Amino acid sequence: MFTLQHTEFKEGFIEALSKAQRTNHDILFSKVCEIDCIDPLAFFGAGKMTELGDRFFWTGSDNEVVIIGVGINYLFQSDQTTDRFFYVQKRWQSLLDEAIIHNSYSIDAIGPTIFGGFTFDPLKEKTELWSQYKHTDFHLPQYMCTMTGGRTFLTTNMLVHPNDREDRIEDMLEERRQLLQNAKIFPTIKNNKVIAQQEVAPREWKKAVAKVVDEMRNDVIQKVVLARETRLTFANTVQIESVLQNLLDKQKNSFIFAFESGSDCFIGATPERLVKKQGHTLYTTCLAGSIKRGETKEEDEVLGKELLQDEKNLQEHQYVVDMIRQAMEMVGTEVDIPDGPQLLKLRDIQHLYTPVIAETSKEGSLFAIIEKLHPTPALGGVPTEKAVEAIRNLEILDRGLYGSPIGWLDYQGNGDFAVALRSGLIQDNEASIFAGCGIVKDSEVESEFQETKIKFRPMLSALGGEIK
Ligand SMILES: C=C(O[C@H]1C=CC=C(C(=O)O)[C@@H]1O)C(=O)O
Ligand SMILES: [Mg+2]
Repeated sequence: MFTLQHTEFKEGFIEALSKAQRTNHDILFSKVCEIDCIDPLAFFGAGKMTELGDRFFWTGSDNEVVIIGVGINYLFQSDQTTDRFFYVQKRWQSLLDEAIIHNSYSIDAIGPTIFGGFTFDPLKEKTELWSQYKHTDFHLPQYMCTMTGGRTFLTTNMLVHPNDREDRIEDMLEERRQLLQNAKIFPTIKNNKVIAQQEVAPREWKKAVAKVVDEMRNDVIQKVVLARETRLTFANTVQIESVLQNLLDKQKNSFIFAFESGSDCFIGATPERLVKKQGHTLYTTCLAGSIKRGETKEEDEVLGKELLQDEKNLQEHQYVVDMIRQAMEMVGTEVDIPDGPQLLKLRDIQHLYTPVIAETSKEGSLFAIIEKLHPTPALGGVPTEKAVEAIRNLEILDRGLYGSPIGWLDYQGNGDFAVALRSGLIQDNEASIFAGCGIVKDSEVESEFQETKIKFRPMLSALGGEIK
């Protein structure tokens, strides 16, 4: 088996090498193999042990697919502020146009797949906090493990240069063997110890909320989502595997992601899908309107019912439904939206939730759809541009990738993007975590403030912070 695979790898590499020499530019060679089942965290840990560089981790909200990428084969990065969705789509497509792909399975999220995101607002001045990430930041990994439908696949990507030596493939095969060997070892999980925790500028945030509510009387802006930050310091470098393990254990119904860039890691467990494309079908969700979980089953049900009938929360939610309907009608047909929201119950909070399904032409790129959807009023506001401008001017926080589209796109055009909420940026022995909430004309400052406190909880508990 190994020898046969060896021969197949060599043949593919030689094919790519001669194409690279003929065309005089780099050619992507990608090969998919089905492998024995591996623990996702063990594969993630093996990426570090094998010293391959930046990693990413992704699980869909119902665990339908787990993807872990290690090492970088190709970067799609840019700080340009316009046309960023088109920019990455164009560069990705031109790499794929000439790629040599050996994949005998017709399954999503295997073969060449990029992972990454777009910052929330490229016009917001970038601070030191997000210096490791670009406004457009996507990685094509060297090795990618995909767990789907009870099967496990390993995609190996190699960018072949015209002047590569023929024996380069031997080095890669040895590295790949080492990686799979290391993936048999489950990482030793250590608890991260918090030594300081501080909310950043809470009073200023409250003032901004009051200001926005006041301005809403003029009826120019109907909704603005305002977010804030809590900063944590740890006794040691934060162990990412430990944070992921906690999120996987505790945050069900969530997309769990980690996206490393140099020494930093953006990580979270978000309940909100921005858009998934599978063949011709698009799936998106409207998620806005929140209430805490009850202490008992009875109290929880009462709170849920209260949320389903609360005018202010229903309004907050409806803005999202209206905007998503409009965006989906532009890119799709047969847009299916239920009449009213249902409840989505998470460990720490419950939300109003409306799932949306639509059909689209296979050719429509996922990035073009993301461009239409981002930011939805679940993170931006209504009207979009005015709300984003208000956020840019009023928020002290540099959102970076918080609230932004994060996810993956495979070479067949299928992909899944979440809205990066309930998230944090880990930087060695420090972390920033983020939470915001939708401000509408009936918002009360103190209760919105309490809502952000609840929204900090998933990351606080995953990091070992104090829940206040
Ligand atoms: C902005 C956040 O949540 C959004 C998503 C769901 C409910 C929300 C709300 O009720 O305000 C927010 O729009 C956050 O978690 O940081
Ligand atoms: Mg809210």
